[in-house]
Amino acid sequence: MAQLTIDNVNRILHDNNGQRINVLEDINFNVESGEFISIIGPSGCGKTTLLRLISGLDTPEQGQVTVDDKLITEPDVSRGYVFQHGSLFPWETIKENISSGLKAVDGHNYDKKLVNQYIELMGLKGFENAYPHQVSGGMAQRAALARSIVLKPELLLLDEPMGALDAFTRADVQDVIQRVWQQTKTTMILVTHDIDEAIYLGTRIIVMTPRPGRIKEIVTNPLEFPRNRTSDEFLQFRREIQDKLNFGVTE
Ligand SMILES: Nc1ncnc2c1ncn2[C@@H]1O[C@H](COP(=O)(O)OP(=O)(O)OP(=O)(O)O)[C@@H](O)[C@H]1O
Repeated sequence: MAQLTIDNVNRILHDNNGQRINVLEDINFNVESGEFISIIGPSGCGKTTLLRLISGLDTPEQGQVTVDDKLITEPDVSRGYVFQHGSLFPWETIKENISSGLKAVDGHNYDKKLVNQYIELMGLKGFENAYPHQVSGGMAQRAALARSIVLKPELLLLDEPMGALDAFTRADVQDVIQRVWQQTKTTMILVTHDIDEAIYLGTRIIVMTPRPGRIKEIVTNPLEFPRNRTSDEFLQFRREIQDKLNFGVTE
């Protein structure tokens, strides 16, 4: 992928009473190949809707979403999607889950070496034959990530994949995602509520505001890799992002 372009996008939905909701208004940004974009904003500001538009699961009323000038109209294997609850198939083992997409695309001659490579990289060795209910939440999310990444997507969309994890497991999965991003150079877009997570992973951070869902600001992350969550620079940048989100300010 050379460039993803979100051009003047508006998305209107209706609530149960038929009231119109401007879920997204005037959304404009570009993503270059190899970037890691974090999208952060309060609940209901349209983050998931935006990710769905980029994946092709949804289409905007106005504006367009393109990859290398090609209009996105439906989901495509070149754009992976990892959900908050990884949605592994409960009836398949971890290895079968990771292989499932590859098998669907390449049949029985799928790249088994690649699957083993990711089992190793994701720290799932020894758990290949376990079923999702037999592994921890963090392992299940690492498996869900592996299932998407073995398909070598050009763009990986991460919809709060660490949202349901405890703080320790969350930090562990963040490190795994960062490692995979650095090794594969896959472009990634992460939706999160967690300011530290957005900063730890993102090369740019899109700050959104709700009702209507708009981009308030796109901030380039000044922190070098490897990043230290407790460094003065990190904490200072976090304060900057918190201010943009009016975090801690009650209306
Ligand atoms: N299918 C739908 N029909 C009607 N309204 C919807 C639909 N999907 C989302 N919405 C509304 O659109 C708004 C944005 O939803 P969205 O899930 O994109 O926000 P979000 O920022 O991802 O929220 P959260 O952080 O809580 O997951 C919300 O007000 C939601 O109620």
